[in-house]
Amino acid sequence: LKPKRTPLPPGTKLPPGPPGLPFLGNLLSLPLSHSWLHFRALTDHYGPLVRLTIAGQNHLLLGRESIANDLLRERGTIYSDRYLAPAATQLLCDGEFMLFLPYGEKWRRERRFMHQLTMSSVAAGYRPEQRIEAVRMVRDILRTPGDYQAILERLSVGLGMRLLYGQRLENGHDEDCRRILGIVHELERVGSPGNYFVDVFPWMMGLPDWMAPWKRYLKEKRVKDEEFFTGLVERTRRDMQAGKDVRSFARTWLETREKWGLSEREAAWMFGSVFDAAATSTSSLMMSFVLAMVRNPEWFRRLQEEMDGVVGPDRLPTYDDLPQLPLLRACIKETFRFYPVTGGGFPHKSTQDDVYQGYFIEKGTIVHPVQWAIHRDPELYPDPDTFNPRRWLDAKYPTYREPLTVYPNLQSFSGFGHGRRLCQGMNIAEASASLQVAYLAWGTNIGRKKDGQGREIIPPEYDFSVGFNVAPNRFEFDLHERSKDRTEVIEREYQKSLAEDPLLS
Ligand code: HEM
Repeated sequence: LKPKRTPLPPGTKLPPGPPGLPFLGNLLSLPLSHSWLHFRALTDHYGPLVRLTIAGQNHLLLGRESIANDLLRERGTIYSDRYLAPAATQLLCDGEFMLFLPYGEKWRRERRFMHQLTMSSVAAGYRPEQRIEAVRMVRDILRTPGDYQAILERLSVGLGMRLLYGQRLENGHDEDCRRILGIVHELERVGSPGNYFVDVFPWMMGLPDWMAPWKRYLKEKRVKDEEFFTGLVERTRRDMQAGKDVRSFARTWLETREKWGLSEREAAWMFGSVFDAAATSTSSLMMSFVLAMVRNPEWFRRLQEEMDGVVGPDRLPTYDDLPQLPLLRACIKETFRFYPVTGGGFPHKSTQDDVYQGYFIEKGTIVHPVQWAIHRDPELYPDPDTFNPRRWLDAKYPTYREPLTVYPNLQSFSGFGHGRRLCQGMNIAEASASLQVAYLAWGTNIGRKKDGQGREIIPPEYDFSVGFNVAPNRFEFDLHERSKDRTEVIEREYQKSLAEDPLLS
């Protein structure tokens, strides 16, 4: 427990940070949820590099994008490891969860396999699947707007099922959907700091199971999760054996497995981890988009004007329209900035002593690119607490880039992380979100609900779920069709998509 006292190299100092207690360090000052709000207050106060110690473990908060890129990207050889919190990574996932894999050979093998299926040139090939799921979303949300959370979850999970396993998801309430969402939420709960003492006091891993019921629970849960992940790959295998001609990531692996050096179990966990990473993240972004539009209705109106000018009333927007829709892309990017899905950033761990800007960063430090702070850096984002898509479209802002047929886009945006562990689903997520927002703007009116006295209900700015990937808690809003004709176009496109869906033929 005693903080290690590595002597500082000459001419260096430790990054600044709040004083801590003996042994516990800053542990007691950490909030149990939404720690990034507290972290931003610290980076505002101490500057963009803040050092914390938690029960002897060094942590470094990064509050500026350029610093996150300097360390996590430019010095990626020494800042790409992960912190192995015992409860989540070892007990619940047995060291198999891809996002938690140490920076080493196994991670490289899995990353290489995933790269051939997610790099931008290949990701563009998933548009038919993205279209099928997005048409269904807009059709369903018009019919039952009150069910918007399950519809958006089904959309994210459904796309994951399709791409990863070649399986169709019927609806957001069905068993596969609830099962993967349950796995995601439980991993979030177990992995959140403060929920398991063993994460702070790793010696507790040595306790026998009979003295530690939490160990038994986590191991049993892992066995069930693993059965689910293995069963999904098994379904793909059975479909192949039955002669179904449906592409999927799992099928690619089954057909070329000798090239990748991954065992059956490793592959099942790799797909399960990616499913987990994809299952809620895009739907979180979409829920945040709706929230941002309800709170800032003038931007939704402008977005619809842009859409109507480019697409008109007679057809749904397509991917080919996106270069002509810079405001649409700006609204998505501003939503992602304002409401980062991973507010605290996904931590990396350093594997060597380092010196940066005169500060000593000890080997084994857990480095947090705090997205909430990075996305509210006033130098890069003037007036950072205002939702303002114009910052991506007007040359007077530092984030403006030309040409507007290409920018703004989400390529390597800090919301997807940094360096060698950058999100591999970035291209897929960007394409999904763009089409989904385009369909919503084209086919629906989103606005504020009125209460019994006719007053508009404005949802709170930040009432979000707990965990490391977060989404707005359920909020009130109004969603209805833009016109009967547009709804008919959507219904027609939906029927067409059913006829074209390879999973239904
Ligand atoms: C809006 C949607 C998404 C967001 C906000 C998001 C965010 C992130 C973040 C912050 C990381 C950690 C990066 C780092 O450590 O520096 C990550 C990693 C990852 N994401 Fe995503 N993600 C999204 C969608 C997806 C999708 C759709 C997939 C799969 C198709 C995916 C697959 C992955 C994988 C495989 C990693 C692991 C990288 C590694 O540890 O090497 N993500 N994502």
